[in-house]
Amino acid sequence: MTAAIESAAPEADARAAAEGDAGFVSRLVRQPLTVVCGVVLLLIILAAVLAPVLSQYGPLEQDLRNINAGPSGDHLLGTDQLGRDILARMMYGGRVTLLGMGEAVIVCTLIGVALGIAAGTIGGWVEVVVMRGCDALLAVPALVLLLVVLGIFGNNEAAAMVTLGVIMAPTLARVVYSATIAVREEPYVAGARVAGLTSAQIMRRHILPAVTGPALTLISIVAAIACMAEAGIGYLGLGVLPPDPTWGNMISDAQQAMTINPWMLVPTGGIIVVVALSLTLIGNGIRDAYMGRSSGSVKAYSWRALAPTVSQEPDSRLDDVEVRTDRRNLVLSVRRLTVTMPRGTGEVPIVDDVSFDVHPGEALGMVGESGCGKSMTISGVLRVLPLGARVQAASIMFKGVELTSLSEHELNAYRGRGIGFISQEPISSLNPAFTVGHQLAEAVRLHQRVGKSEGRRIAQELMTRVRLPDPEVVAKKYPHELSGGMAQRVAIARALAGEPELLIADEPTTALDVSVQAEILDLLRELRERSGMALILVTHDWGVVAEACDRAVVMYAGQVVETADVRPLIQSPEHPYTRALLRSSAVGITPRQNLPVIAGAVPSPGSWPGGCRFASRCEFVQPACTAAPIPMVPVDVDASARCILVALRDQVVAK
Ligand SMILES: Nc1ncnc2c1ncn2[C@@H]1O[C@H](COP(=O)(O)OP(=O)(O)OP(=O)(O)O)[C@@H](O)[C@H]1O
Repeated sequence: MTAAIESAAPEADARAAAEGDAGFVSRLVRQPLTVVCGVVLLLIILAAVLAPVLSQYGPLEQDLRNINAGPSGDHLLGTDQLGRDILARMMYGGRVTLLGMGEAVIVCTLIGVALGIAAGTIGGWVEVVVMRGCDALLAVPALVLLLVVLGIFGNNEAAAMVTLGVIMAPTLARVVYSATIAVREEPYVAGARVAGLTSAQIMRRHILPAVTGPALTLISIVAAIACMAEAGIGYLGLGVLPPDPTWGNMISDAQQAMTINPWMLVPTGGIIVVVALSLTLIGNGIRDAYMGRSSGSVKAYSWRALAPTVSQEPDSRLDDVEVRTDRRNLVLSVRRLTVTMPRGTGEVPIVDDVSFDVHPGEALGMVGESGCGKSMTISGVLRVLPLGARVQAASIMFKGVELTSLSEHELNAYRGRGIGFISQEPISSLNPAFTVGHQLAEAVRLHQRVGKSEGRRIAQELMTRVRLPDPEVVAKKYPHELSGGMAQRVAIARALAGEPELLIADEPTTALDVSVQAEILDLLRELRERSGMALILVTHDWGVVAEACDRAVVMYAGQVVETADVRPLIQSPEHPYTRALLRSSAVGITPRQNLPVIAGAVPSPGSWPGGCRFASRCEFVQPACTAAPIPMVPVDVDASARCILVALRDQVVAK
């Protein structure tokens, strides 16, 4: 079994790794600045390596008729005070400087990567010893150590650059260590372990790819520092001694001749600036490519465009019914909310023209299959979307305040304080580095502007309110020490810290077992009854809707397809999707009864059909269903459905 998994996994992983590498390299080469810097650097390295072949003059060769001369046809970059060709000396001198850089980079990479990965993967005492050792080495003054080494080894440049590599290694080790621990706890790494992959395979396929980007970025910066350090050593008259050239001792020569031949400083100083700058920009390019950005990609987003943006629809007039409804008395009123995400050269809508209301004290269920856009609707309201997302709405009104017209900073005053949020994975929303008590007290102090001891007292009160046993003991625990149910109670307590008037819970019970689910729903009901707060419950579970909600909004393929009070909705659903969804749920079935599934799948964003989006899965589909978009049709006061059958039936009844 393990063998089968192993033999299948390498193929898939190799393909993924190859695709990942191809993506990284193609993103890198699509950055014009990085490419230019790479080419410049390559030309400089080639010129240095091929100096004996390419250079017209030797590094020590003198032209005594041309002393301190400027650039000319014979000497492209002029000559120095002894009539030596500056270009030739730079080419030969580059060999020393670039070799020194190479030595420092190789030593730094070998030590830094090995230590970082060892500390990150082995853990335990190895982690402690390595990281404390790195801290100690970082405290050593690098320049003093270099001078000591040069003194001991008699101006041995190689020894100095190897020492520099050792001095820089702890910084790289820290970066590699951080990247390693970030992936070692990822579920896919645990999954690979369970699938029987060896530590070496996990290292090669999962750890190294995660570490490569950050490590390469830092290595290019180490190379830039090494270049400047080598030049500094040469400038101080240490390392390789004149008359042999290095870029550093050439700057020293240029400085001495500055009053007679100021030009000399330009090429000698310039080459170090060019190399150091190129390496730094290449480092930036590697970082961007690693993070999935490429300035030359089909669509380049500016930082401004990458942040979620919100705007009111150009035509934000509300229809008559909406104008007549006094929306300012509602807790939340959303009209024509659309959320788009960038894809390729354009954008795809993932939430489309969604409208709903939440009345004071009401519990609204938002229900639908996975991928229907429930979470994105909530994220659009709260404006906490992935980079590049765009939100457009006629109106998002919270207690009479138009949220679409608020800046990001102004909206922050409502996040947490007016509107609380709890997620499906409470543990991931808690910081693993701080105790539960600390995080709760921090939320209380942030939202209620109280002092430290008052914050701690209110935090204890909140823990009691959410029925956490032994609040004082729980307060001292770290998130990973909590069970799923306890973590969800802590997340609820934290959401209550801002005394919200609306609590949004995104699948709060999905990850919990049935008995804990019931306890959490019971807790939410009690909290709501006590404080009068409204609740939006995002779920795919009709049992949760039936038990905890007053009204429900059914979503399908980014749209609201039906909305009504829960009781009539469950007893006599109007939309065929609601009916099918209810039939496929466990609500009201008898034991051993088979649950019918809805054939087909939810169409994904970008491939929504023009007419009814449920048509391909609907047992009542008619030609008219696919002809044009279907509007929401009122079914009753406060109930409507997006189905042509409802409209047709109403017409028949009217006749
Ligand atoms: N970061 C993202 N970039 C692009 N598309 C996304 C992103 N996140 C979600 N989507 C897409 O948006 C659509 C709606 O996702 P959403 O998470 O809102 O669905 P959902 O109804 O909440 O489902 P679930 O219950 O599984 O969370 C899905 O098709 C999903 O693939």
